[in-house]
Amino acid sequence: MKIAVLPGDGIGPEVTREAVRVIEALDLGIAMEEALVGGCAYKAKGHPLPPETLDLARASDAILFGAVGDPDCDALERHLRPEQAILGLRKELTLFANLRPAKVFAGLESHSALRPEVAGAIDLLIVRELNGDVYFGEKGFRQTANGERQGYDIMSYSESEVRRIAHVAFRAAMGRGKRLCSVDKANVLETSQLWRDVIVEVAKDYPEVELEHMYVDNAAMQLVRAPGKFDVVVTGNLFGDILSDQASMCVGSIGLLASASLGERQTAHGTFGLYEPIHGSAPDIAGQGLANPMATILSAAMLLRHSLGLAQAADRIEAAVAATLADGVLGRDLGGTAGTAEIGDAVLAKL
Ligand SMILES: NC(=O)C1=CN([C@@H]2O[C@H](COP(=O)(O)OP(=O)(O)OC[C@H]3O[C@@H](n4cnc5c(N)ncnc54)[C@H](O)[C@@H]3O)[C@@H](O)[C@H]2O)C=CC1
Ligand SMILES: CC(C)CC(=O)C(=O)O
Ligand SMILES: [Mg+2]
Repeated sequence: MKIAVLPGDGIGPEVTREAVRVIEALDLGIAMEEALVGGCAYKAKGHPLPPETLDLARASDAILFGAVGDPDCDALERHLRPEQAILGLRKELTLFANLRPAKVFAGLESHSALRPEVAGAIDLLIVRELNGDVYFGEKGFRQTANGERQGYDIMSYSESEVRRIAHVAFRAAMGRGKRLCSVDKANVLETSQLWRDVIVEVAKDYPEVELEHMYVDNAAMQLVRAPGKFDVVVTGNLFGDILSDQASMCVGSIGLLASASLGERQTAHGTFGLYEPIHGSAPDIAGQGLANPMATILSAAMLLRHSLGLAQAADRIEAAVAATLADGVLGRDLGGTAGTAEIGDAVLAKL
């Protein structure tokens, strides 16, 4: 069993280090190999996703990813920017299904941005499509007839792209509360109308799942008003990106939300995938030991469960995280004082 470890930029290496320590402590006989990705890869090798990094990812059973993004690189041409590395990995490896679970940890109800009784009910899963939408459409700058500069990004989904993510979401709903909310903007966008039509077609294969459609603006509101009403949410790349950051603050902090990005490729141990916190490289706190590593540690647990078939080890990590939080070991993002390594130490002690 082999994991490609891609720490990336900013707080990426800080949070990834703690997740690697947790995996090592479990002594599972997993080989781990590191490679450069993002801004640091651009600076060292001239490209945010060097071929050797992609080769390592392909040759591994799973990828543990930190974060990419570096303000020094924001003026580079689009294809050389650090963010292209994570977009490239998702696309090149056909990792189209992004699972972002959001659940309030016992004892953290009062740390949510919402009232404790509202937050306490949150237990939802966002299934975000990851290979299509406006992120991957034709884009560029052009001049209008009157000489103005215009930027454009084409939003589109093909029916096969919607169908495959719909099946992932319906299957996830079957394994949970059998309720699925599909989020779109079909009142305005043709891309969303097709999305909705295909979701309705796929629903026929899952008669036990209660399907609801919701416009994304309403969904953003309902996520704050009554987040406990959601079970599984399925949505496109852009809406899922935004709603999952919002969900993180309903739970308490963006430093708590993990994710798995999966495709169809099976290895000898499970489903090949990439695992990362939902947050970015947080340049505002990078290098200060302030980042909360829980999202990355929980991503490592998802990796063990989905890609390596090590469900018991995953359960151990998740229980250790829950116990650490219940003990009140909290980073600054949750109103506490614990630093990145201190949080990692506390999780190790609870394993
Ligand atoms: N998958 C990825 O690699 C992603 C990369 N990015 C990139 O990251 C860079 C920064 O983007 P932002 O919009 O600032 O989003 P961000 O998620 O990096 O940070 C947003 C805010 O949350 C805080 N934060 C994030 N993670 C935290 C953690 N683990 N513990 C405590 N506080 C945390 C940050 O300090 C900041 O105030 C950009 O270059 C962006 O493109 C953004 C999102 C995802
Ligand atoms: C940096 C972006 C490419 C992606 C993002 O914000 C995310 O996947 O959450
Ligand atoms: Mg995001």
